[in-house]
Amino acid sequence: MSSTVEQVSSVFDTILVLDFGSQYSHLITRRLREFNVYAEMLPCTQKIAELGWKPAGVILSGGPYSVYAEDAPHVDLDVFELDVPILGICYGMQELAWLNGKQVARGEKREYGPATLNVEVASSPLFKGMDHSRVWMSHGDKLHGLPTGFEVIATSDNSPYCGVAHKEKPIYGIQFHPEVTHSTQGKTLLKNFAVDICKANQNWTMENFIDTEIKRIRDLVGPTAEVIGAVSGGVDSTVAAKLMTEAIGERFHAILVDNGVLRLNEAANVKKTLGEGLGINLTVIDAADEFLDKLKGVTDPEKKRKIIGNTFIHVFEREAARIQPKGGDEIEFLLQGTLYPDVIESISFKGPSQTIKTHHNVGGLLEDMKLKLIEPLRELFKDEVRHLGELLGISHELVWRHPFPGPGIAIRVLGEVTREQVAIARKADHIYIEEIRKAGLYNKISQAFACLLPVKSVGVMGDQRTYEQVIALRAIETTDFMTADWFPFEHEFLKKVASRIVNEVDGVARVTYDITSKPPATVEWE
Ligand SMILES: Nc1ncnc2c1ncn2[C@@H]1O[C@H](COP(=O)(O)OP(=O)(O)OP(=O)(O)O)[C@@H](O)[C@H]1O
Ligand SMILES: O=c1[nH]c(=O)c2[nH+]cn([C@@H]3O[C@H](COP(=O)(O)O)[C@@H](O)[C@H]3O)c2[nH]1
Ligand SMILES: NC(=O)CC[C@H](N)C(=O)O
Ligand SMILES: [Mg+2]
Repeated sequence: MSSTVEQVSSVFDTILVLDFGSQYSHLITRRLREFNVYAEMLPCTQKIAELGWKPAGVILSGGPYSVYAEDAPHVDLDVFELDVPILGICYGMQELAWLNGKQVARGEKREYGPATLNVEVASSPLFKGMDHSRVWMSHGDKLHGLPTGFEVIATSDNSPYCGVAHKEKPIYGIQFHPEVTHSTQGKTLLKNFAVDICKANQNWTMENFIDTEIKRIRDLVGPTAEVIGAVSGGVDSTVAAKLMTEAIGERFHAILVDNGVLRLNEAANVKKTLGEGLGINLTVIDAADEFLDKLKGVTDPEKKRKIIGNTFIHVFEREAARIQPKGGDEIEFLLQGTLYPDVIESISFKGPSQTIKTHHNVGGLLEDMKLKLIEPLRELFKDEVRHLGELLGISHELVWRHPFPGPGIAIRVLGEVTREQVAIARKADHIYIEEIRKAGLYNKISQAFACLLPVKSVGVMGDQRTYEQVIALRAIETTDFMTADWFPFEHEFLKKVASRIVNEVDGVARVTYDITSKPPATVEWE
């Protein structure tokens, strides 16, 4: 990104969270943003000299390592030269202790679960408004003495150094995890740190974000350049496209690729809501034949994903080239709807996790196209994106849509993807979602869809033997799609959906409901 363009972290007071790999690290960032203080998470290995902005305060997260181990990660010591308040949480506090006297070792017993916090120094600004609250512990190591220059400000039954503070500087350490909701006053503590101690402004609101982001996009793109973007009609790409349209109007070209495996009437609906309703300059490309031809005879899930991903790229590049000469100026930028959780995943210092399935959609465009990337949602969590969408005038219904994968119905038709099979799956899915909406359940479910299985089963309809396929219904509840549980429908509801599908969809003789959680299953069947 061009150095003349201000980053979000230079516009909003920012708390820097240095991640030592705790499963809770991203929650610290979330909690701070909940009371409107902007926070960003970076790996604990971040060099402070390369930061490019000055944080209002720094939080050192928890982590699975032991500070005394040979290969344990350590913070860049320049963090102490920033001269801003520092809070160490669990591993983060052990790190502060390690750097100030090395009094950290394995405890006699591990402490996992609730404990009672005894505030020993009630005047400490870290504990303002807090008393003997319940806190959440998750550690095996502990401090065996006071770090040099520190004093005890809180204890718990098992941790005589449950809270410590530097005697002169605003440097604090706590053994428990304030970021998890099990710590009843954890949010108060984080607020005390960020707002009172770091003096961070509570101005992180989506209203303010819109203004700064529109300005940032205009600075980045300049007065004449054109931008293209792949837009699916899903939440993220729609919100990103609307923001681009607010910033540069017709110079943003949205492209929806009808890959032949979209939901019933989807391309027409998106054209209407985004093009006519939201004023987004949208072109719908009908590439159904191209996609379905390439999918002929293919049954392997990963092959399907790769074919669809590559075809997306082809179609998209062709369209970009077609749009290009029109305005005179060359297309310089590509919009992507990357969200903060994707960024967090890619910066994790723990390295990439194993690929369970390929989720790339049109991400592979970049290198060949020589386009510069614009990612206006890069700093946002999904709920922030939804809030932003509503402020931008996108309907509640669209903003709360269930996610829909780029490879679409092709990964919900198990086995070979043909026009006929897609039509069956699509129709069954439409009935299912319609009934979910009628029952007022749509917003209680995180994602629901129908899958068409490549097995036939015997049935009887109107005294006739039938021998047709099976539809599997899936509905899940989740907060982050990393883990999920199946939704407990009333039996009457399932009965109604099953009956409608078998009666109204030719080719289906039986309906089942998928009662597998993730893990061990995944959300999609392929
Ligand atoms: N049919 C399509 N036409 C154009 N672009 C698409 C299409 N399907 C997916 N994409 C691109 O792939 C990206 C990732 O898809 P993804 O499903 O993760 O996000 P989304 O569709 O914007 O939102 P949601 O998570 O609500 O479905 C989209 O943001 C969009 O850029
Ligand atoms: O844009 C996408 N392109 C993909 O290739 C893809 N595969 C799965 N998903 C969605 O990701 C979430 C988790 O799905 P899984 O448990 O099946 O991996 C669920 O929300 C899935 O719908 C995809 N989204
Ligand atoms: N949650 C943590 O940060 C744990 C820190 C360290 N690994 C311990 O066991 O004490
Ligand atoms: Mg989508």
